[in-house]
Amino acid sequence: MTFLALDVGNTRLKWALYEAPRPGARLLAHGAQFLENIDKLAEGDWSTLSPPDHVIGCVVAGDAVRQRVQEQLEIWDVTPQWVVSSNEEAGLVNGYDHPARLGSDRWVAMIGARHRLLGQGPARPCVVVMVGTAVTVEAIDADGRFLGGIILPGHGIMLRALESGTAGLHVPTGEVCDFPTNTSDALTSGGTFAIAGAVQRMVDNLRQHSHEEPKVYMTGGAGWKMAPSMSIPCELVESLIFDGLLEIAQQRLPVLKMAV
Ligand SMILES: Nc1ncnc2c1ncn2[C@@H]1O[C@H](COP(=O)(O)OP(=O)(O)OP(=O)(O)O)[C@@H](O)[C@H]1O
Ligand SMILES: CC(C)(CO)[C@@H](O)C(=O)NCCC(=O)O
Ligand SMILES: [K+]
Repeated sequence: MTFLALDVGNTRLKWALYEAPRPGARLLAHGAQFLENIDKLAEGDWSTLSPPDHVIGCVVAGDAVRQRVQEQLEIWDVTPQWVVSSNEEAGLVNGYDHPARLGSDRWVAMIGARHRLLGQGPARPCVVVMVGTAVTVEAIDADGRFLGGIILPGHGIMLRALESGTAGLHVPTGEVCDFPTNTSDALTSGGTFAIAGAVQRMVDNLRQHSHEEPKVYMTGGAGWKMAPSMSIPCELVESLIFDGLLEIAQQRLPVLKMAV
């Protein structure tokens, strides 16, 4: 009973094929493709995969992109399920004003994080940071309620905004340092500290709210670049969205759950 998990972001589509639709299942194959190249998945990366029995994904890139992904999935006899953020799923309660308007990638990553947290020890508040095209920082209380979160530009968007809005900021990528003394380092450190500072603030907010030290998880394509610059302990988990999709799959496919 193989399971294909899809994470369709604003820059790239990430996919992972698992042996079964349940947490901890063996990873059989995985990959990523920039959105401009996804129309070649069926004749490329996916052509040699054994056909998945189930497909569940999250898409934040819009209906046109989702349509293009569905066309690629037509090589198999499978109907994909797309996650829509709801009031409650897989043990997480959604505090958003309009739950369905919460980006499904955020929702799924939080489900992954919550289950990881519970697997690591007693329930406690947690902050989930996703560093992709955009950056999101979410707060979840010890009971598993999503209290709220923030959205800010990712590294790439911050840099492009500065480049297009100024005359003199076209420079190569620099290094992150405490006291930058050239334009490249100043821009790279500025973007990194903007994100690190936002995370720190959310951790402060949640600590104050819950009177307990929050656990911090970080994920997303640029998470590995961000993690070393964090001033607070933070666990980098590349697979948080896939982990969430596996939890959702297990809950949505109860027949399979009984068979395990
Ligand atoms: N090596 C790098 N140097 C500078 N910026 C980078 C680098 N790698 C990634 N980025 C930037 O980080 C951001 C996120 O990267 P990436 O596309 O890998 O994340 P993602 O999680 O796949 O995004 P999404 O899910 O939104 O599609 C992008 O804005 C990208 O420009
Ligand atoms: C914020 C992003 C772009 C992060 O990928 C995505 O989750 C999204 O488009 N969200 C919809 C708006 C919201 O979450 O409030
Ligand atoms: K994403």
